[in-house]
Amino acid sequence: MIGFIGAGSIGGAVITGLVKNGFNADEIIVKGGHSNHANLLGEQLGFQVVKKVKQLEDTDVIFIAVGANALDGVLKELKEIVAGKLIVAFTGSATISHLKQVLGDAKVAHAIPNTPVKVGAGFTGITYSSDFEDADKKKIASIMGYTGQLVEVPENQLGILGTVAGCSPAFLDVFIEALSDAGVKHGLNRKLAYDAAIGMAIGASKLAKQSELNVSALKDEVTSPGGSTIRGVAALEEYGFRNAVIKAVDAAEE
Ligand SMILES: NC(=O)C1=CN([C@@H]2O[C@H](COP(=O)(O)OP(=O)(O)OC[C@H]3O[C@@H](n4cnc5c(N)ncnc54)[C@H](O)[C@@H]3O)[C@@H](O)[C@H]2O)C=CC1
Ligand SMILES: O=C(O)[C@@H]1CCC=N1
Repeated sequence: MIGFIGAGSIGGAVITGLVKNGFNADEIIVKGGHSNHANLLGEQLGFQVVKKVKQLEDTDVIFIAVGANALDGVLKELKEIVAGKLIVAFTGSATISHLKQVLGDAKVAHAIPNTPVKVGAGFTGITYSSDFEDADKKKIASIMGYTGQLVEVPENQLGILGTVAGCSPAFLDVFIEALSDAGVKHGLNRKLAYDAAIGMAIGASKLAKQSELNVSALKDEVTSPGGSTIRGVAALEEYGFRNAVIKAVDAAEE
């Protein structure tokens, strides 16, 4: 059995990704907060929803998906039932040393998933406490594998990985929205503009993943000499697109 504490944006996305991709909903217990998210999602997906952290006693892995302000309260309650469990916190501000300090001997991990976990196409960075054994890591990997890729990194890289993969779905959504706005400005209807922008983002990402060329060379393949694309690329540079992306990551990191 696995447990979740919190089923908001990221908790809900991971649970959805698990169940939609074949993880048995009967094996999931969720302790929700004051919002009705956990109950609503439980009705849709068929997992059990409980009111107290203590009711997660029979689980062997617990994912914490509450915000920073709720973390310490949750850890305090968790301490009573934590023996022998693996604890994975998604809370951005959690650190291994803080989790260890509060939970004592429990094996703890800090992970930053991204919202594409919801459709099994996530990219999650994870750092484990030093007492995690290979079998423990395998157990976490076998669960998170339903939601996409899981990559172990040292704790000092988790933040930036979490920004590049975890915050950036929002950055890409802004790009897709802006691209579709431009399509509408030039006469496309909104649905077609979104279909084109989203279809392009999926296709270009798939090509970047599968091609032996790096993205710079893939860009070169699109930019015909004297053509329209290179003029667009030049305009992106003129208006600081590359720098805006780097600054967005800087801002998120701060
Ligand atoms: N949204 C995202 O894409 C990602 C978020 N994170 C991190 O995950 C944490 C949560 O973020 P979101 O899911 O976006 O926030 P959210 O506000 O959508 O979800 C938090 C959920 O926790 C519930 N909650 C609060 N106190 C609780 C308690 N005592 N017991 C059980 N549930 C409780 C709330 O009702 C809410 O549904 C943040 O620290 C964030 O930095 C990490 C990776 C990605
Ligand atoms: O905005 C946030 O705090 C979280 C961290 C990664 C994605 N969303």
